[in-house]
Amino acid sequence: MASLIRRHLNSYVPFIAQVAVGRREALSVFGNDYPTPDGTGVRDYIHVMDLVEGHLAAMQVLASRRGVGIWNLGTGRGYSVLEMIKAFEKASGRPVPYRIEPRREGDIAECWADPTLAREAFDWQAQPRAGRHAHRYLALAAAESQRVPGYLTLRQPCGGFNDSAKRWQALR
Ligand SMILES: O=c1ccn([C@@H]2O[C@H](COP(=O)(O)OP(=O)(O)O[C@H]3O[C@H](CO)[C@H](O)[C@H](O)[C@H]3O)[C@@H](O)[C@H]2O)c(=O)[nH]1
Repeated sequence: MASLIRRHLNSYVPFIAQVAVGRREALSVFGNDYPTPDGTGVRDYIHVMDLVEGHLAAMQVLASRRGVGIWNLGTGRGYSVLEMIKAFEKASGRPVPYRIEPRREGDIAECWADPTLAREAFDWQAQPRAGRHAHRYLALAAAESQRVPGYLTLRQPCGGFNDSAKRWQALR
């Protein structure tokens, strides 16, 4: 039986979106003294839809092969924390407040995935686009901000990206 075991890496992007739409007051940036271009940590931020497509491509290939393998689903390009924050500021047209805080224990300066094996095995490739993350996650955070705990306040069902983006614009 083909099985896929996944371990996800970072989870910071939704927090940036939540600050950008006003659901959280400010971001904490853990360290600005790393040996990176702007001093903040660099990570490989893959778009969720690229990740979905990567999983589907992997499952199709794994269905007809035996053995075990490890493949990185990443873009192969790192963005710094400040680059991601700037992408969200550009997408939202508003400042995203942040506080520089001490380094988080255990964090490394930079890491990104080498997706070469996945490209070869599954004929799959992700696109490194900070702006694409920003628009998509802003829309999701905006839709979320229309909820109150346990009660969905939307008068109509959530639609696609354009719908959410319009609702978010209306909230501003
Ligand atoms: O509030 C935050 C959260 C994160 N970051 C920074 O944002 C980047 C991404 O942080 P994530 O926690 O989203 O991702 P990491 O890749 O650093 O860490 C993840 O992968 C690690 C192993 O690679 C561990 O599993 C860890 O628990 C998991 O969160 C890092 O530079 C981190 O310092 C901040 O500045 N502020």
